[in-house]
Amino acid sequence: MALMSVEEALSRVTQSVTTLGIEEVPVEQAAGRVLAMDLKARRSQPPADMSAMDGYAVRGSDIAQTPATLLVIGESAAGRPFEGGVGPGAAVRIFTGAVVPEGADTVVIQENTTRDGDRITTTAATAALRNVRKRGCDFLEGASGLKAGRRLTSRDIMLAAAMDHARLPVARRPRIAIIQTGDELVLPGRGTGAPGEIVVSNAFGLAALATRAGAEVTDLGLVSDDLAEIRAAVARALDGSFDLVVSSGGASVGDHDLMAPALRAEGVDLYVHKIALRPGKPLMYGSRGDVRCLGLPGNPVSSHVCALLFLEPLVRAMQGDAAAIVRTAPARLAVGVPANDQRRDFMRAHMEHDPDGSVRVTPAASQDSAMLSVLSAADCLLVRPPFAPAGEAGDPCEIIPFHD
Ligand SMILES: Nc1nc2c(c(=O)[nH]1)N[C@H]1C(S)=C(S)[C@@H](COP(=O)(O)OP(=O)(O)OC[C@H]3O[C@@H](n4cnc5c(N)ncnc54)[C@H](O)[C@@H]3O)O[C@H]1N2
Ligand code: MOO
Repeated sequence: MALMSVEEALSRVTQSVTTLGIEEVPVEQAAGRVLAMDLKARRSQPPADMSAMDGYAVRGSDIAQTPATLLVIGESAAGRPFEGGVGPGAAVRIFTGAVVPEGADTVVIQENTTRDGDRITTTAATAALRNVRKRGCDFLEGASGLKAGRRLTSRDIMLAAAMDHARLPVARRPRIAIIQTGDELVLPGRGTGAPGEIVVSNAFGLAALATRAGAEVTDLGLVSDDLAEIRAAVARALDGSFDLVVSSGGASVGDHDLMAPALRAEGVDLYVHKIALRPGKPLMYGSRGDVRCLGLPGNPVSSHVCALLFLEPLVRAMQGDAAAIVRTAPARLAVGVPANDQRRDFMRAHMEHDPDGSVRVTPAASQDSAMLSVLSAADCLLVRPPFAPAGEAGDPCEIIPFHD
């Protein structure tokens, strides 16, 4: 059976996505969420011309010569502006963050003055207009500060707060259900040590990735390799409580690989299945109504690599995240690699940073899709396109760095 290209699979997944609703959250809870509407500044920052230093507000033309002696007529502190104006020959004592009084346009730092009673004398030259932050130099009222589709950083929420937004419109978090299938599976700490037992790991990685991408994750637990049981679990996951159902295991062609038949029997239209991808050939994806279903292979490394390539971008796209695609970065091979076959290969690898800023990458000796020790030790994936010829040390290549 012909395998679907990774690009085609990603395009079908992306095209299937519709964004979820909008909700408002307090600005202090908005970091990591995706902004759902453009955010305009509700006031100008700074709201008036402000002093950037502690010193004296003066008229620049009065201090063109050094020394210059001026009369101190009042004080302007942060939050307590001087009410009057500054005429020729006058100065106002001013502090950082205070409004520069009418008439003044320059602040002389106090280190460049001597004071005698209510008179100051400048001791060094200060260029006119120095040490004043002009009204609106950061942003003006009505300016579009943050665009819809932006995943809000810790820095963005500072800007949003400064623009006077106490609550922000963000995309609703996708609700995700995880189902793990396999008669052999036991939870960590719950096994008997029988030879066929495997301690589950997949859901932990999937939940961590999906949560990081903004999802609310519910683990629906372990399901045995029985069509009726898998169908019941799928039906429960499709009951309207979730936006996306993620399954792990039972994706391949063996007698006990029942995920595709179960999904289809529950009315899911699978329009992606069997990809030219390593690891992750049996990956499947489809939908029933508004609910999306992503069927991942059971092999732990396959499950995780597929989640990096498909689940994380999907969760981001469902929130309208403008940067939802997986980005590769350029690197160079540190060692030779063999020619590739028809499957796009995502090899577990380790990167080293050269002093010139370039990155050299070495694939792990074992690429077994069951080996979590190798996955955990890796810090990136080396991407090998379908039918890539053998590569030599120094050849350019593409990598996907891990972000945790
Ligand atoms: N004849 C063929 N056999 C296989 C093919 C094929 O094309 N023809 N594809 C292989 C590929 S590629 C993959 S990947 C696997 C995927 O198989 P399944 O999705 O059916 O995975 P399972 O059989 O359920 O499990 C595989 C492996 O992973 C362990 N596992 C399963 N779930 C978990 C979990 N939640 N946590 C940790 N480990 C898990 C399971 O015990 C098995 O050892 O199929 C190949 N076969
Ligand atoms: O594609 Mo499977 O994921 O090679 O092990």
